Order: sequence, then C-alpha cells, then structure tokens
Amino acid sequence: MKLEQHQTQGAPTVKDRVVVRVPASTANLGPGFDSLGMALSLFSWVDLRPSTPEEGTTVTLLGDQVEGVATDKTNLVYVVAQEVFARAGVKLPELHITLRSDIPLTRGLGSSASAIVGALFAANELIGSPFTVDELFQMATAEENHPDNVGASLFGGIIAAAWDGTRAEAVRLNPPEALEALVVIPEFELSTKKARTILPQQLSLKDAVFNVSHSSLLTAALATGRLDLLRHAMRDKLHQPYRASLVPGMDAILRDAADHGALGAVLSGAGPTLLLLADSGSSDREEMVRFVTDAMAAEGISVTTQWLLPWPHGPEAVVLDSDDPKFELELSELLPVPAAAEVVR
Ligand SMILES: Nc1ncnc2c1ncn2[C@@H]1O[C@H](COP(=O)(O)OP(=O)(O)OP(=O)(O)O)[C@@H](O)[C@H]1O
Ligand SMILES: N[C@@H](CCO)C(=O)O
Repeated sequence: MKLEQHQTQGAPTVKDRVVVRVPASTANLGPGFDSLGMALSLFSWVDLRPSTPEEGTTVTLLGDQVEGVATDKTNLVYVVAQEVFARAGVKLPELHITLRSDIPLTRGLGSSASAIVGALFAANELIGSPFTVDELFQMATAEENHPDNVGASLFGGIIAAAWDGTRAEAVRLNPPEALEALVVIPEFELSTKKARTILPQQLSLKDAVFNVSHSSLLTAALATGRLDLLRHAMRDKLHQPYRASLVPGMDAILRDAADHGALGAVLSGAGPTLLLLADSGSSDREEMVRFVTDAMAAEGISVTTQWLLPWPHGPEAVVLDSDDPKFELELSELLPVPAAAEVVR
C-alpha cells in the first residue's frame, strides 16, 4: 500500500523507498589538494523510507565498516537528508534509514563524502528530484568544505574542482583506460580534522609554485593518458610532507613505489590510506603488494591491500513503490557490488 499520508497538495509526491549506491573516492591525487578527486570501485549504500510519528526514526547498520556510526538523529545521513527536505519545503521528520558501507571509516577513502552524496541523492529522489545535480554538488561541497571527494562520488571518474566558499565548479574526466589503483589501508584511523590541523597556515611561494605546476601537469597528463608522467606529476609539497609524521611508512612508499612498478604513489585524501596507481598492462601487481606490505611492516603497521578500479559513475538509484514485488529486497540485492567486468570507461 502506498504511503498516501506523505502527499500534500502542491508538494511533490513522496516516494515509498529509495536505495542509492555511491562510489568511494580518493582526494588530492598528490598535488591537487582539495581540488582533484577520483571515484573508486568500492561502495556505500543509503536506503531511505519515510516513517510515521509512531514508528519514529530508525537507523539500521549493515556490515563491519559502519560500526560505531550514530544510530540516532545525529547520523550524518539523517542530518543531510533533513537539509534537503527543509530546502525543498517538505516535512519528513521521521525516516527509516538503512546504511551499508564497504568503505572503511576515517581512512582517507571518502566515507563521509559518500554518506553525504548518498544522503543528498536519496533524499532528493525520495521527494521527486526538485534539485539538479549541480545543486546537489553545491550542497555537498558546503557540507564537506571541499569539493574533491564529494565531486568524485557525485560525478564519477576523475574530477578537477574549485570552490570559492560560495560556488563550486567541477570538470569530469574519463579515467585513462589502463589505470588501476592499489589502496594500502593501515589498521589505524586518522580523522580528516586531525590531518588538517597539522597543516601550516602559510606556504613559501616556491612550494606554492611547485604545487600549482604539478597539479596542472597531473590534470593534463590524466586528461591525455600520459601515464608516463604520473611519477613526476604526483609529487606534492603542500600537505604530504606535513602529514608524513601521522603515517609511519608513508615517506618510504612515496619515495620508492615507482621503483617497484607503480606509476606514482600518494596519500589518499587526508590519509592514512596510501594510493598507488598502476598500469594494468605492465605493472607487477605482486611486487607492488609485497613492497608496500614490507614497508609498512618495517614500521610495525599491518595493512589491508585492495586493488580497485577508477569508477566511472556517480550514484545509482532504485526508486520503489511499496506495492513493488522488489520492495522488501535488501539494498545490496537491489544494487549489488558490480563485477569488475562492468567497469566500462
Ligand atoms: N555511511 C555513513 N553513515 C553515516 N556517517 C558516516 C558514514 N560514513 C562516514 N560517516 C561519518 O564520517 C566520519 C568520517 O569522516 P572523515 O572525513 O574523518 O573520514 P573519511 O571521509 O573516511 O576520509 P577522507 O575524508 O580523508 O577521505 C565517520 O566518523 C562518520 O561520522
Ligand atoms: N582534500 C582533503 C580530503 C579529505 O577530506 C584533505 O586532504 O584534507
């Protein structure tokens, strides 16, 4: 039966259920601090259904990676969804929220950005999509305070973005065909807040020029498929040198990864995950994994390594009426983890 009580005259018809799958992201790509991002083939899911005042708001968490996430109205997804409803003039104070994420929390793989983008996208779909994707991008950037992770999760592929505090702009690039990524995820968490506090407030002109030039070179290299330039172009003097003390083993990996088969290596977002890019046609995958595992073990840190692909799509959504035979299916049955073969660029 449809939830007629959520339809009011002149207001959009509220849907019964929306499930969204959103990709993870890696930000900065080295020199492109707060401006370059790439979506990755690792996912989180947001499932929204309107609830009643009697049932109230519920938050159900699925899987290990969302352990510890708030299950009351302080939950990021609830808060962001309410911002969408408020802006649209729709009242939906009670929600049934189900969250699954395969993106580890506070590791530099954009878990908060995927939750924000998932909440914005699902909430917008739930009330009949009053907002454009650009409007969602503006809201996501204001929420996260930088456009790199949210832009990648929202548009897919690689994005070059800028935010002046009022308006965000982004250009999406198709990832080069042969590009793949090895993520090296340490066992410890590092909050973005802590990893930003350690940054200096001022930079020398020399270091600023270094970053502007390398970020420009990297963007052009990615746009034209010049993978041979990544080793040179992915260097950074704005954030990584200052964050190195928070991630033991990082210096050695960034310095030597290219000698062990990587195209380039960087801190993923605010860390502590490290990202090594590779050429699927020529890189020695086993040697790369051995190298990073040994380098981190030498510092007493155990890591999980995972091979991922640049993911070309933003959020994908399924909108369901309560009389749909699929209505009771779990979110990852509606939107399963895609097979690698589905990555068509
Ligand atoms: N699926 C989710 N649902 C609700 N809240 C989430 C979810 N995923 C992440 N969060 C919130 O985001 C916080 C992590 O944000 P933080 O910016 O520190 O790390 P990150 O986004 O994983 O890394 P980075 O921004 O460096 O890529 C979590 O502690 C949690 O509060
Ligand atoms: N650009 C951001 C990404 C983390 O959210 C940073 O490096 O702090």
